[in-house]
Amino acid sequence: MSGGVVEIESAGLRFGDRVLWSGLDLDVRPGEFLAVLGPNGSGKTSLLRVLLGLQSLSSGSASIAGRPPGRGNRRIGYIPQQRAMDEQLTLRGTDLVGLGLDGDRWGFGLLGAGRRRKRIAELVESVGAESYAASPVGRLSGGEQQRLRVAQALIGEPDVLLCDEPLASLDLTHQRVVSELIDSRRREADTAVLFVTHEINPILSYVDRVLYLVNGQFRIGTPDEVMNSETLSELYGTRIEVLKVGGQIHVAGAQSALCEDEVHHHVGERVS
Ligand SMILES: Nc1ncnc2c1ncn2[C@@H]1O[C@H](COP(=O)(O)OP(=O)(O)OP(=O)(O)O)[C@@H](O)[C@H]1O
Repeated sequence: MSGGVVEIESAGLRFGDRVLWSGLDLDVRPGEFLAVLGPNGSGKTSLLRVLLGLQSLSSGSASIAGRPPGRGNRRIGYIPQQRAMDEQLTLRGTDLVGLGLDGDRWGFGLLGAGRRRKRIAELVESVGAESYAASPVGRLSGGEQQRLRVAQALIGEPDVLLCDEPLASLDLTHQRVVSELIDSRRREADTAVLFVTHEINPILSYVDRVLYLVNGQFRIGTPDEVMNSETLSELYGTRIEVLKVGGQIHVAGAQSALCEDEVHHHVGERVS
């Protein structure tokens, strides 16, 4: 293994008897855009938690931005899976974005006050949040909060960006704004992106490789290598049809391969 900003070797994660994945080898290069797909409960978020140092591997090893996973690595940006913020939260949007500059250790900014304000304003503008960034975040809509979280993750100029369904709750326009922003960060600064999603289509043109997790199994490859009927049928253990229409990928049959409580993320035209 060499040159990866994320290096995962022979990694396994299990909870009790349940193996989420095992034998995972993955090297993510600087500037690479990796989509992490798979049904509910396949271990996508757990993989990010391992890289954040919040979850230990059951076997194997991982390193990120040159260090073992652990707290306080400012080279990592993280966009968490969306949870609504407390309505009573009076923190303003700009303060939330600024937290991305402070790290979680020192409690004061890494930049002087003027540069700090300017940098926050740039990021707020980049996610189109100028009109509400001065408001208390608890009063904002889910999508507005989400755009501020993206700005917060990017402001520290991370080498690796871990994104957990960052487009959920965004309308189509802002899905595009946010995915283009993430894509330009990795093009301009060689930031590696690990992007957990149920929907590959909004990011398909950016994706270099896909990691697809299902029931303890996985495949890694380019979208064409992974998102085809043969590979997904093998992975799900049943017949899956993958249709490519108008530059989009539609997966049919994955619903019936999953148990009831996993179905809700797979209805309609959704991909995983
Ligand atoms: N600390 C833990 N102890 C026991 N089980 C856990 C723990 N953390 C996660 N799990 C289980 O591992 C499985 C994978 O969870 P994870 O959140 O990684 O899935 P996911 O692929 O991100 O799913 P979703 O698409 O629903 O977000 C789930 O069944 C979850 O309940």
